[in-house]
Amino acid sequence: MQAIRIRDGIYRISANIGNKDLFEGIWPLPNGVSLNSYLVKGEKIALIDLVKDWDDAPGQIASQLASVGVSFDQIDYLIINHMEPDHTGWLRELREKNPKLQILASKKSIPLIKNFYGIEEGVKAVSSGDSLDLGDGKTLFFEDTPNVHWPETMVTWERSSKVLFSCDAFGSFGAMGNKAFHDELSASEKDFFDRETLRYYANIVSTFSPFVERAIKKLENLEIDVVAPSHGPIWREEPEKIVEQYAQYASWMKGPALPEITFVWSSMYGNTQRMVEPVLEGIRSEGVPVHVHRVPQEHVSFVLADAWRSTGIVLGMPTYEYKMFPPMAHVLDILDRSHVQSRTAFRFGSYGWSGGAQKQLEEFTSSMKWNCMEALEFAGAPDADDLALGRERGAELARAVKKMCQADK
Ligand SMILES: Cc1cc2nc3c(=O)[nH]c(=O)nc-3n(C[C@H](O)[C@H](O)[C@H](O)COP(=O)(O)O)c2cc1C
Repeated sequence: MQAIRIRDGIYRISANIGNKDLFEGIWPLPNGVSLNSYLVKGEKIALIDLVKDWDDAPGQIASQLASVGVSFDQIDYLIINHMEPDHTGWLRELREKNPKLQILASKKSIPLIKNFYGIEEGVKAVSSGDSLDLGDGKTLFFEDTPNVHWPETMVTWERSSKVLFSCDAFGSFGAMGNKAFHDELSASEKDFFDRETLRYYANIVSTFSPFVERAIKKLENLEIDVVAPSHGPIWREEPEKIVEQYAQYASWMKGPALPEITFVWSSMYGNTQRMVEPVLEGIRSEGVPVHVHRVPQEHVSFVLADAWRSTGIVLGMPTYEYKMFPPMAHVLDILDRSHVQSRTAFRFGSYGWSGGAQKQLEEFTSSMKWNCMEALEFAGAPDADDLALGRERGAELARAVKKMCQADK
């Protein structure tokens, strides 16, 4: 693959990563992911963000650098926007190939560079407002954007081209293949990246939503013609779209989100399962879109993405060893860690003799500030009255969700 020109002297250098590994060791990548680095050529040469040794990413970027006549030992500066190893894992090897390489990173990155890679020499801390003149009209400016996604995160902006190198902010899952720009994607590819951008946000960034809002506020002072993130498409037409999209995602942390419901359920022997259809019927009778996931058959990554966008949550869960059924407990733990707050929720589920899931669930839902309807629990199999009540509760939840979203307009 060739380096792709963004503006004169500015290129995307990107590695396509396949689908066999989990991102951060947790999140599935059914359609891969891209690791985007950027080359800025003035009289001096800067590389912004690196890769780790993953699916031959170093080889992929070496050949793209070669396509614009640059080898690793010709790079003067490496700008590290973010220390996470997907962007820095190959740092020691790059330094060995290019001992004179100067590394620029935020102040908080400096101890991390030492701790992760044992590198102390040739490292310079930069902070908001600092700049680096590369000559030939190219100047890089740095802006700290703490906690988007780690505390040391910053973004880099090139003044002449107004390109923002935003690292994890405004990124997406999904490998880009030979394409670089959002405006090059077909309608179906745009839909796909819409979904993958939300899943990436929910899985990776959601916990830090208040910091995303702060960073977006800070970036209002910059003129931005192109948003160039470290994963996924580059936005050169209507770059404000992806910023608005991220602002909307961040606003969903405390709800209400969209007038939709995420319905997640689990069952060992089919008793809880018998309540799934009636509750779904009730929801659908009110015309509210519903995203259904059965766990552990489906990965929590997809549940979290849908829960992030949904104002309503349904939990179908039996009692297991006096507590919540473990696959559902895992879902709730992930929703809690990601701060999926202030949702309107309804739980149903079966128990054998004493129950216990509900008590434990209430500890979660109160810490997550969820507004919960009365739970529908039944011993063993649900009877006809239970099933009718389930349908009613589904419709009631759907009405509550519509009302909340209406009130929020
Ligand atoms: C390993 C195991 C542990 C269970 N622990 C409890 C329990 O602590 N309290 C309870 O009331 N029922 C308990 N049950 C009974 C289930 O909650 C009950 O069978 C229920 O109907 C299962 O729902 P399901 O068919 O949707 O899986 C347990 C069942 C199993 C298999």
